[in-house]
Amino acid sequence: MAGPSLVEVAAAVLIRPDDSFLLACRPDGKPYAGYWEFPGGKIETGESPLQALARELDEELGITVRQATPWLTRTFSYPHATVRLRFYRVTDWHGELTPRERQQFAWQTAENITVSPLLPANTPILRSLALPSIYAVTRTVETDIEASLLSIGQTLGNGVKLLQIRQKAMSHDQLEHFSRTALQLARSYQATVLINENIPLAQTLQADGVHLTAAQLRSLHSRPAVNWCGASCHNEQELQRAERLGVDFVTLSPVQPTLSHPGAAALGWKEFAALIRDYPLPVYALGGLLPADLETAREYGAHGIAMMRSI
Ligand SMILES: Nc1nc2c([nH]c(=O)n2[C@@H]2O[C@H](COP(=O)(O)OP(=O)(O)OP(=O)(O)O)[C@@H](O)[C@H]2O)c(=O)[nH]1
Repeated sequence: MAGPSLVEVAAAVLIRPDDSFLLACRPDGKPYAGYWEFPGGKIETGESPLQALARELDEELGITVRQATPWLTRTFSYPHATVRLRFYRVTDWHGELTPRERQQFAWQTAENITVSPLLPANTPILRSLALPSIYAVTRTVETDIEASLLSIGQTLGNGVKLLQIRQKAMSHDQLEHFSRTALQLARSYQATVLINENIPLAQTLQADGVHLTAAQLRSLHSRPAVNWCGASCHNEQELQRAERLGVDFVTLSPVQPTLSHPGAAALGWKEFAALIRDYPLPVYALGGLLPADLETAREYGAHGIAMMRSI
């Protein structure tokens, strides 16, 4: 991909504790003036992406970065150039935001973007920002429907907003009944529900989406027609397939040794980070993790963590 005309860019998603993030309007005199973007700019020769990010945030907004973690890398071709945007989540900074280039800025939420137009490369980025930090996955071996629903209710009650129904041991009828009830429950918490593997069931029940298995990544030729589509990945090849299929996010596992997949070799955090270094989609780290591992996962480039135990 890297060619002579590739422009390397570092961009900051400044995030406040309520999950709102900052967009800035490109000032007059720049290409695409008047378009809204994440603060940032071109990486200069000899700079690391993080150094460029710190310099741009100082130059554009007068702030000093205190905490930034790598997030997504998106390559996009404009008529004038191809840009590779390295996005960072910036969650702590020092100083008052000051529009040093006299640019306008606005705090926005993924559910309600009120400014326009946005730079064309950024549309999928905003969709990714709507994904929560924790992805709960139901326990696969559980066949006791009441016990499973109770556990889902607790998980939703604890604030989890993204749930995958993954019940491998249920019969078709049991799974349909279970999924229908779990969906109703999730609706009352405004949570998003994806059904593992079973695309027709997800469509029949009007679930929010489907979570594809690694085997489906090999066999499917097009993205299922659902609102949200996740996929399970374990290596570089599967990550590439998921990207080509156009899914919205992936899980990458197992990061740590896990009881649910006892034979599988764990990736460890370094390998996890290396696999997703230039990846354009949000990645949930999965395998032997607890909510307390979220910060670590983010330092290694994860969007969030996925968990198969109750939360
Ligand atoms: N900062 C930033 N740039 C983006 C975003 N999305 C996106 O496509 N870009 C593109 O990435 C490139 C960044 O260049 P820039 O013009 O902001 O860089 P800069 O601040 O170093 O500007 P300068 O070289 O004109 O002084 C532009 O082609 C811009 O269109 C985004 O969200 N933030």
